[in-house]
Amino acid sequence: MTTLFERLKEAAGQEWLNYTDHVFIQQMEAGTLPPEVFKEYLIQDYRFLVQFARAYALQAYKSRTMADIQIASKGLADVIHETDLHVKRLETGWGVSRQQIESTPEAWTNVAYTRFVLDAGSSGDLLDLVVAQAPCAIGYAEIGERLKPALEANPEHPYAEWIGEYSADWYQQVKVETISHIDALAARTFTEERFSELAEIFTTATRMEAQFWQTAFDLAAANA
Ligand SMILES: Cc1ncc(CO)c(N)n1
Repeated sequence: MTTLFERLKEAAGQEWLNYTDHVFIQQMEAGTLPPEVFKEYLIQDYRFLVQFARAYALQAYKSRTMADIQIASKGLADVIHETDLHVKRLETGWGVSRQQIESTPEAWTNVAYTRFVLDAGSSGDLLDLVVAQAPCAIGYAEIGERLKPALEANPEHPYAEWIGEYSADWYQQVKVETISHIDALAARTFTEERFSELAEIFTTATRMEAQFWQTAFDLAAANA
């Protein structure tokens, strides 16, 4: 059976590729991504994950069952784990402290993306919110899977840690869980009339994921 996620991804069309096959990903795969670009990405991503943790907290608030609260709670815990890895990497790689990360201005594209997700959840129901968050978790798992062969071919790959994180079993599991969560919620509240609205939420979040990579290049160029 086609999952609702597959339908949403198909509706996003080229935008999904613009995100998962962005030049940032191509350069990361080739190991040619400039370290300054990666650094700007990590700093913004930490700021992103703060808001994304709030989105999982909002999932819990929008839940009516303990099972849904448990899923939200696990998502929240996974995000905290991810931010710890970012902080460690920024500290050891560039001597950037958590305090410095937190005092770096949030890129406006980052503001747009995260507040869009939170608004989709505030104005909508749990399905709207999980769909708004789906490009994030599922897209990174797809990217991790795609870059895994580059890591296997070269264990000394400059982005080995990042690729290892998102290609790891635990992260691939996040993808599987998110897809089935969407379907479980859809079984309760999805009607065909809702599809175009959900597709718009999904595609908008996907567009902003692509822009997130671009922002890292823009910030590195501005700082050069
Ligand atoms: C921008 C962005 N999207 C998705 C993920 C995956 O959690 C992340 N860390 N950052």
